Amino acid sequence: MLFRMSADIGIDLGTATVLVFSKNKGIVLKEPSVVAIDKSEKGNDRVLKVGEEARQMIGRTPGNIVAIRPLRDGVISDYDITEKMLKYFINKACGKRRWIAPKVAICIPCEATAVERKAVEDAAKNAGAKRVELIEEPIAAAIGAGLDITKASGNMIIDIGGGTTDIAVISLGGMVVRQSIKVAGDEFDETIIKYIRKKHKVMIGERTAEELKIKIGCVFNADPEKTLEVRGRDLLNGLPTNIVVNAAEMQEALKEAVYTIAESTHSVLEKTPPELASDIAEKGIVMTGGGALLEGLDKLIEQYTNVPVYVAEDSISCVAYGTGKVLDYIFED
Ligand SMILES: Nc1ncnc2c1ncn2[C@@H]1O[C@H](COP(=O)(O)OP(=O)(O)OP(=O)(O)O)[C@@H](O)[C@H]1O
Repeated sequence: MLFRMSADIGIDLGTATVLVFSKNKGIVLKEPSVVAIDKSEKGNDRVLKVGEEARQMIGRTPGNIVAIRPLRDGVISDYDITEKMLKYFINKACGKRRWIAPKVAICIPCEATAVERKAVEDAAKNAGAKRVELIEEPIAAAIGAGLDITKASGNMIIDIGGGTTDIAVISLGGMVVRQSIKVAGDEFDETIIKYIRKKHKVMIGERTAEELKIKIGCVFNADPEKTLEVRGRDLLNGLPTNIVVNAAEMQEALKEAVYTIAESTHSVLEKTPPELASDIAEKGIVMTGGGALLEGLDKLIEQYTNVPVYVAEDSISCVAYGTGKVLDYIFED
């Protein structure tokens, strides 16, 4: 007897990370959204590495090789490379079951345009998906965080990824108020680079900025005793140099970006109908995504909005879990 194994998968196609959820197995893949391309043959770009191995190459490639992040601000910026990356991840996630074309549920930012949605759908189909369904990130994040969004009751989600922060109030399975802003993890890294260049006259790379953010980044009551030594290029003499950066400097560097998120949250709350706002005041706001792990961000938003804020468990994986949880529902034949 031949058993037809389900090959349905949910994909969190993120600016920073791609996660794949496979039915019955859970999360089977989690890799950076990076592709290394060999450009030595004109008109015939060759994919060298995808995911973690490609990420290791960022800022370290010779002239003919480029490490590309094909998504920017939560949407596709390089269509061909995104398609190749998706094909690689789908094959890797489906493994030996690859002979069955998978049905794929894939996430998009809540304010993605029709063109941006179509690009994601086409890329997934060309990468080998039999059917593609798009799910808005805040909905998937809320489901993945374990919120019951089916009832007539307000739930508020702030999903802070690499490229976008999606803020939404959800009730009866739909978004009542929403806002997507292009201020998230990548922007935090860029502001850290700018701050270090101005304050220390040292140029640091993207990966070093991310390391500072993750290890000592703090945006509320930062401890100046918490420090990290990093390496960069001295802008005055052009030579490599080491500098010691403290958490209070991180708070200063990140101030503007995090206040933009707090302000947007405030404005979504202002637009929320009073009954739902009162549910949210009682239940609190839930933060998901990798950016939600920035130390003190929950406290800062709590102080700004006067509503309790909680960081979801395994916040980076919430969108992928949510996508996985709705697979049965959206692909019911
Ligand atoms: N402990 C941490 N503290 C602060 N930031 C973190 C931490 N861990 C991860 N991040 C940041 O989270 C971001 C990635 O989050 P996530 O994987 O949720 O984004 P994404 O889904 O790829 O992006 P998007 O949803 O915008 O397309 C990166 O900017 C990363 O630096």
